[in-house]
Amino acid sequence: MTEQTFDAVVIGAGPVGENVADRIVQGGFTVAIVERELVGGECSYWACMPTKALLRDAAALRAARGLPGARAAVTGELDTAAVLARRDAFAAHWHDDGQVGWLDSAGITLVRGTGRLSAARTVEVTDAAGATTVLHARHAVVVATGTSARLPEIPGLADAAPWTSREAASAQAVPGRLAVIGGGVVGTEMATAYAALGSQVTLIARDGLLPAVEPFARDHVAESLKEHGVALHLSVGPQRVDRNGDGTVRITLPDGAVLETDEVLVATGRTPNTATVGLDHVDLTPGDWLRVDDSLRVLGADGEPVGDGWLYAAGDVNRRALLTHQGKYQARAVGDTIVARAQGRDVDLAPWGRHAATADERAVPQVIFTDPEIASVGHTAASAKAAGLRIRVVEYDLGAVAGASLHADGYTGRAAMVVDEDRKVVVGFTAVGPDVAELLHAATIAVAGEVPLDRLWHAVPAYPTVSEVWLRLLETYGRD
Ligand SMILES: Cc1cc2nc3c(=O)[nH]c(=O)nc-3n(C[C@H](O)[C@H](O)[C@H](O)COP(=O)(O)OP(=O)(O)OC[C@H]3O[C@@H](n4cnc5c(N)ncnc54)[C@H](O)[C@@H]3O)c2cc1C
Ligand SMILES: NC(=O)c1ccc[n+]([C@@H]2O[C@H](COP(=O)([O-])OP(=O)(O)OC[C@H]3O[C@@H](n4cnc5c(N)ncnc54)[C@H](O)[C@@H]3O)[C@@H](O)[C@H]2O)c1
Repeated sequence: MTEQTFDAVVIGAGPVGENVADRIVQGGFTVAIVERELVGGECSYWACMPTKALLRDAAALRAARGLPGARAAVTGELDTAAVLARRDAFAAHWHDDGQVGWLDSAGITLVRGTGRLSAARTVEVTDAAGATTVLHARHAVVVATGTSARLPEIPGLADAAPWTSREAASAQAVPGRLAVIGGGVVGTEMATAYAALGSQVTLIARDGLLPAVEPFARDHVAESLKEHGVALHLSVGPQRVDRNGDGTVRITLPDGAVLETDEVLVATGRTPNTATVGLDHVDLTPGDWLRVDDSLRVLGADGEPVGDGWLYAAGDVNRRALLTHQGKYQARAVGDTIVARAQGRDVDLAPWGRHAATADERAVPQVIFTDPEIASVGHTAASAKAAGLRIRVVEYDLGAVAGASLHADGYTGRAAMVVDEDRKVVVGFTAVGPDVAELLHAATIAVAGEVPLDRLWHAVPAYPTVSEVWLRLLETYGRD
């Protein structure tokens, strides 16, 4: 057993842990980061990057087919092998040398193995050979261990060798038939990807498609999935799942109907990676999500920071927003907070303050890379009402915007802006349509900046771009 002391110890070298460590080193302190699998985490190898690589070629093909001249030049079908090979490259062939090189260059010490809290400010790391290293932290320990796919308790499912998002992201062959259980972000994106790659896809969504997005956006995606040949079973959940001796999978629905498929992907949400992280040492329950205060310190059962506030949690594991960019935003806040506290400086936790992760509550952007894409930030109409805001929602047909009709023939889409009527600022924006992803950051700036509507009239969208929808939304809202 070896023992080492650092200013801070980070458990989990996903995108969030890496960024926490970087901020602390940038602040002049030493950090050890502990990783049990690949440096770079879920996002790099089994989530964001490989799944977007799986979707990208089909999106480019769709874009070409939306224009008559380009369509004439596209004579073949998708080259599946080339798509999978490009995806492999984006997953760095599941090797983390590049990311390890970055840790080295950033001055962060990597300790490979599984990290577990073993006492206050102490992390015990056990490597693959069973050797242990004890890491002491002078100031803080940060849990950034992320999440894993959650398997629902459907009889037979666990024994049917289901795919999770990991297998969907890293598959080396496209199944002839794929059933997807779950109509959330993973379910709809992977149904889109595999339908485009040639699978016959069935999607079973007990709670409907994308329940958290604006209904008009969800309807566009549902229509498009159907047009791409995806069979939708909405408002039903599987009763049981069995894999036969010949390898095929049988999914029994509540009405007794049986679906036969080659693979079944379970995309029913995430579970926090906290089962073996030593939460019992801080009187918390292993396997639970970590509740945090405004400075992302882990809260005990009594609602107070654990110990004297040495334990932090950032990224997926605190459940604030399960998105890479949002976790990295938290990482910057928490890294700077740890540095400020270690230097005896005040932390600024006022809304939008230097050390606050205010955007987690008010301005979370997300792109769902279905065909068409959904881009959203801040509130939907429903979430704004649930938050007690007095709102007015204006919508506009994206296809009627000059830039959109130029972008592709037959462009269809829609956008909505949610206005807080008491403050006259935009608190939410959603767009659905081909290539709307790149529209999103303007909306994020408007929402995070709380730009008054009066001033937004002076933010003139260039002609002829799809962004002109902003002007149309303002005109639809009206001006005194
Ligand atoms: C299919 C899919 C697609 C997605 N696409 C997007 C997208 O397009 N855009 C987006 O913003 N988000 C996307 N997400 C979400 C994104 O992947 C997560 O929000 C992000 O990975 C969270 O980062 P993290 O660092 O908190 O956790 P992770 O990336 O999960 O990293 C945690 C790390 O901690 C390690 N670890 C866990 N426990 C221990 C331990 N005890 N000791 C040592 N190491 C440990 C793990 O091995 C892992 O490397 C997607 C998710 C999925 C499932
Ligand atoms: N483009 C992106 O930003 C992106 C892409 C993929 C994933 N992610 C993130 O990853 C996280 C996980 O995604 P996800 O799709 O796994 O979770 P999710 O929470 O988005 O969706 C899970 C879905 O499964 C359904 N479900 C739950 N239990 C079920 C059951 N027993 N039977 C049938 N359906 C059931 C739920 O109703 C829900 O619609 C999300 O928070 C998302 O933000 C982001």
